[in-house]
Amino acid sequence: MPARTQLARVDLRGRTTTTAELRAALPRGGVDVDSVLHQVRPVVEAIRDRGVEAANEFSEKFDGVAPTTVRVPADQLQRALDELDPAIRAALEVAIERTRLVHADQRRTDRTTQVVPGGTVTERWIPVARVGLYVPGGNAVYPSSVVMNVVPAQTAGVDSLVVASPPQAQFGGLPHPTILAAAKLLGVDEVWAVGGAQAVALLTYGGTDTDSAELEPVDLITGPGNIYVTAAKRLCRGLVGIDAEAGPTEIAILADATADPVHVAADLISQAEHDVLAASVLVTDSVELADAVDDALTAQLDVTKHQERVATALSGRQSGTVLVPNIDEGLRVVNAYAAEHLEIQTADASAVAARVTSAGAVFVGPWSPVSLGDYCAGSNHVLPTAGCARHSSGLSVQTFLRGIHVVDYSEAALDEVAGHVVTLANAEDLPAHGEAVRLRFESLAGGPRQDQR
Ligand SMILES: NC(=O)c1ccc[n+]([C@@H]2O[C@H](COP(=O)([O-])OP(=O)(O)OC[C@H]3O[C@@H](n4cnc5c(N)ncnc54)[C@H](O)[C@@H]3O)[C@@H](O)[C@H]2O)c1
Ligand SMILES: N[C@H](CO)Cc1c[nH]c[nH+]1
Ligand SMILES: [Zn+2]
Repeated sequence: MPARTQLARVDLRGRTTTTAELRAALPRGGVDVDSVLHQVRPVVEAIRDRGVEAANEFSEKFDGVAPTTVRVPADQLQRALDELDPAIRAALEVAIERTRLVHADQRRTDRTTQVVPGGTVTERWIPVARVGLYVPGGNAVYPSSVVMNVVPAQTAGVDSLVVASPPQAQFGGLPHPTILAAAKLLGVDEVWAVGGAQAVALLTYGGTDTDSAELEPVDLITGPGNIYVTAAKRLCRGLVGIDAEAGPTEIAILADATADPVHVAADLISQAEHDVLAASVLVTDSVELADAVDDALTAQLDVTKHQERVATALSGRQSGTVLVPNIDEGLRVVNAYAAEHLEIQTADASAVAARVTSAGAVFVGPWSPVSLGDYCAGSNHVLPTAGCARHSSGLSVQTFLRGIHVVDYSEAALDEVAGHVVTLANAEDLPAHGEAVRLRFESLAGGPRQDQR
């Protein structure tokens, strides 16, 4: 008889809470990125100062192997694709096709707004020139994350992209062959064998490979990763662009008595499988469901493959069950929590889902589990964690684009608004701003104008 698994409970019934109290009461806090910054800073600094030499030392230390060259040779990419299991290739092709379909619809078009006759502002969307796409490779193999990074970058029109993924000792210092095959399948020809914080730093600073080839730095780094990857992204932000922090996985499930506890437990375990720091949170107004989910967790944990990792994640302070008086209050809880993934398993799930305002992605009803979104829904699985969904979005085509305003006014259109520009410049005690406008009309008129400018 396996030991009973019981998610720690937070009982919010009969308690009124402010948003701040609510956030403090919710089970989160397993991922304290700041607490590893002191470990990651020396890694970033060493790579800034010594490039590939330092990166390979950290690969040796953390991955147990350093690659022969950081850049994976072209023939290895082709070989990995040639030798890819046909079933995996077929599944990847479906994932790629659906992800492309959804992301093609995200592409913004340039728009010109006519502000006044002769005065326009055009917003142009320009892809980032060179991007680094991180694909994790510690506890699991993530070809799906190759798809989720590469498809939006390609759809945005990014010219130069490099995938970085940890070197694997059992593959002679190359990333896992399925990662290489997925990259090749997507038409990517630059893959670096480097992982963790050292990958983020090398992408930021670039370097010279062991065969003297240049590893060009990137302008933007995206992709999920563990706490070290997330900490390195935090340290390098500014020097390079960074997507939202997509750290250790989270699932929250808002469920009522109509939910199937076996499905709820399976979904909680599915995401706990990623990392000992992963968070699995059930929010429910039904004590009976909470008890039944604990029973189902106990049974399923007994047979799940990564039992130890899952059990550690479920018993961490980041996981638990939150009891609420009703689904309205449950919505308040999940909106305050802003989970990476939020499943709605209630009666009238669509109506409840429509009231969600904060989550990386929402999965509606019993037939839309997070695992579907991880691979084949067409949605992106690189999503903000640790509450970042309150202010950030998941990876999208937009992540890889920059909007540039192009201002184009005629003489008459400038003249028409010049007085207001001068007034505002003076109000801000920045009179030279006003002068830059006034002088234009002064020289045209052959002398100072007599109006208020
Ligand atoms: N939020 C998302 O969108 C999303 C998507 C997929 C996966 N994930 C998460 O990504 C993570 C993947 O983690 P993983 O560990 O399997 O792979 P990973 O590639 O993120 O991390 C493994 C790397 O960490 C490095 N490392 C280990 N200790 C280090 C240290 N002290 N300093 C610097 N680097 C160190 C190793 O070199 C190794 O290459 C999980 O937490 C998973 O939940 C998140
Ligand atoms: N659930 C992860 C996002 O947190 C994505 C993933 C990839 N493979 C399996 N799952
Ligand atoms: Zn997953």
